This record gives sequence, structure tokens and C-alpha cells, in this order.
Amino acid sequence: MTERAPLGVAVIGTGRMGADHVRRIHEVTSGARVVAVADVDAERAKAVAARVGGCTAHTDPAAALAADGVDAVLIASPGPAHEATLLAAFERDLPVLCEKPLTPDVASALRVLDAELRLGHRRVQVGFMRRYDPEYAKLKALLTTGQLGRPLMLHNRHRNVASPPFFTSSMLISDSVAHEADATRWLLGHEITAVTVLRPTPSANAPDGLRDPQFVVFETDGGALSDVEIFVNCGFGYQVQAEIVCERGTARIGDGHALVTHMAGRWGGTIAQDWTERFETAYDREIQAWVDATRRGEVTGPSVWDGYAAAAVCEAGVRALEDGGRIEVELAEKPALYA
Ligand SMILES: NC(=O)C1=CN([C@@H]2O[C@H](COP(=O)(O)OP(=O)(O)OC[C@H]3O[C@@H](n4cnc5c(N)ncnc54)[C@H](O)[C@@H]3O)[C@@H](O)[C@H]2O)C=CC1
Ligand SMILES: O=C1[C@@H](O)[C@H](O)[C@@H](O)[C@H](O)[C@H]1O
Repeated sequence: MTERAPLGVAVIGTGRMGADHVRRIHEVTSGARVVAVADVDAERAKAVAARVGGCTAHTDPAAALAADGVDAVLIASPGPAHEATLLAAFERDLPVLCEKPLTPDVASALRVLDAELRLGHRRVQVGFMRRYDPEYAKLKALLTTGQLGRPLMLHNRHRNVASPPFFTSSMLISDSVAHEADATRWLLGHEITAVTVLRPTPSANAPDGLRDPQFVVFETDGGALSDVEIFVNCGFGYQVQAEIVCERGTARIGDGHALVTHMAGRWGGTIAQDWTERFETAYDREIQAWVDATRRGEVTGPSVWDGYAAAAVCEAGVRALEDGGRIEVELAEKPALYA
């Protein structure tokens, strides 16, 4: 690849996120083009490839990685399939953007971490896109100035309209609260040391047997608390909000007051209905940052260590959900590669 050639991207998994990322790279991102896609569903892969000129469709991710013109990989298959594609990408030393979660459990996350360490350099950006959301970025910048003083508590709310049919009670933690695990670590610059999960009586609108909502409390090594209301069948909208409480003040994001209307004796606004709407700008910025860094020969953004740490927090959270009580998070020693 010459310095100015567009980055040739293989997109693995062409479901909801993968197809949206293909569209994004094709229409929004500069400096990249999709040259191959793979999906176990051949028809879906073909349909998505057909929307992009010069893109080959595969059912085997390894074949897509080996296709002509592939310089980098975007993984958007389900979490349990990530490890195999990550390891295949490492064999070709290809840069990767891997949708969250890095992998669904600690054992597989550690295998990926070990494999990247053996490679000897960072290759992966993990898709914790909230770090690229303008509101989260402003909150992070404010905290970095130190004006508010030491962070004491972070209150998070994470609401989805409805959960998909395959969603389990533990997925509220491993699939959804994974975002707050990362946001807490990133915003505070602390590691999470323990997790407690409280379970109110499930909403009558939750599917039978689903423990929804849940109230999760993280303790951090900086002495802060971060709580998360996770409610994936709230019915009315997609809401992600965060309020930081510090020694000298508070700051809050996610109220969605960009447009307030006054009409017919009422005032109000609209609520996003899903993540593609609420975080559209974050995804655009995330993919552009990945493409730009990759073309410079760099790897930036959330690392394999961040993906592993989130997996460790979520695994402790799932145990806390199942067993009750407070579960400590066990983290390996942080390798120098991720310092
Ligand atoms: N950052 C974010 O806000 C979000 C991230 N995600 C993540 O994106 C990833 C994909 O999620 P969705 O698009 O919602 O799922 P989806 O189910 O809509 O799409 C997954 C696609 O992967 C294909 N697939 C399954 N196994 C495969 C394999 N071994 N190789 C290649 N393709 C395979 C499926 O046929 C399907 O087309 C997941 O890791 C999920 O956690 C999902 C939603 C939001
Ligand atoms: O990552 C996501 C989904 O996988 C998850 O299931 C949702 O709860 C999150 O809001 C969304 O951002």
C-alpha cells in the first residue's frame, strides 16, 4: 500500500453493524474502501457486497482476509466468533477494528492478548465507540482539566427499547454493561476492582425469565463508585446517560436536548430509538480514527488490554448476578505493550 492509496478493508459479519459499517466506509469515511466481506450467510454477504463496487463476497472469514487488496479487517460478527478472526488477522499481521466485545469471556480474551503480545506490537482497536461520542469526549476533556476535582461517583443509565429474542439475563451485563465497564475505566482512569449486581422485580414488559432491569455497582481502585441502571426493555427509547459527581461539581451528558419544540400547548423533543441513531457520529469518528491511524502505521483507541479488562469486569458481573453479593475482579498484570 502506498501512503496515499485508500485502505482496503475486509468486513467480517454483514449483519446490522457490519452492513452499517460497510455503508459508512463507502459513503462517509475518507481514505478507505471495502474490498471484501464475509458472512456465514452467503446471501447476506453477496447483498452487502453488491452495494459496493469491486467488493468480493465470502462465507469464510479467512478467505476474505486473503482476498486481493485487503490491508485491514473490521470484525462485526457476533462476539463468540471474534477470537478466530482476530487470530487469523494476527497471522497476516493485519490491523483490526474489532466490534465490542473483544471476546465474550476472560479465557478467550487472554488468548487474544497473548497472541498480540507474541506479535510484539499492537494491532487491534476495540469498538468501544462511546470514547468517540462528542458528549463523552467533552466529559472526558472536562475531567482531564481537573476543574471538578476528584471523581467520587459516576451514575450511568443505559436503556434499550426492547431486547432481541436471544438475549439472556447475563447478556445485560456482558453485551450491554460492557460499554459502561469501558466508559468507567476510560473516564475515571481507574481499574474496576469489584462488582455488585442488584435485581429489582423484573419489568412486566420483559420477556419471561429475563432479569430486566438490573442495577450494577462498580468499585474502582481510585476509590470511586460507578453505578449502572441497565434496562433493555424500557419500551420508549434508547437512552445512554452519565453524570459524574466530583468534589467540586458535577457534569452530565446524554439528555438529548439537541432539539426542543414548542407546539400545540406542549413542549418536548424526541428520543433516539436505537444505538445506530444515538451513536451515529461516534461510529463515524471511530472508523475514521481507525482508518487514519492505520494509514499512518499506528494503532490508537481502546486496546486489547481494554477489551480484556472489560471482559474481566463483565465476567465478575455475571457471577455477581448469578450468585448475589460482591465479586472482586481479578486482572492479570498489565503488559508494557499497553502502558
Ligand atoms: N458498538 C455498538 O454499539 C454495537 C456493537 N455491536 C456488536 O457488533 C457485533 C455484531 O452485532 P450485530 O451486527 O448486532 O449482529 P447481527 O446478528 O445483526 O450480525 C452478525 C452477522 O455475523 C454473521 N456471522 C455469524 N457468525 C459468523 C462468523 N463466524 N463469521 C462471519 N460472519 C458470521 C451473521 O450471519 C450475521 O449476519 C457484535 O460483536 C455486537 O456486540 C452490536 C450492536 C451495537
Ligand atoms: O452494543 C450494543 C448492543 O450489543 C447491546 O445489546 C445494547 O444493549 C447496547 O446498547 C448497544 O450499544
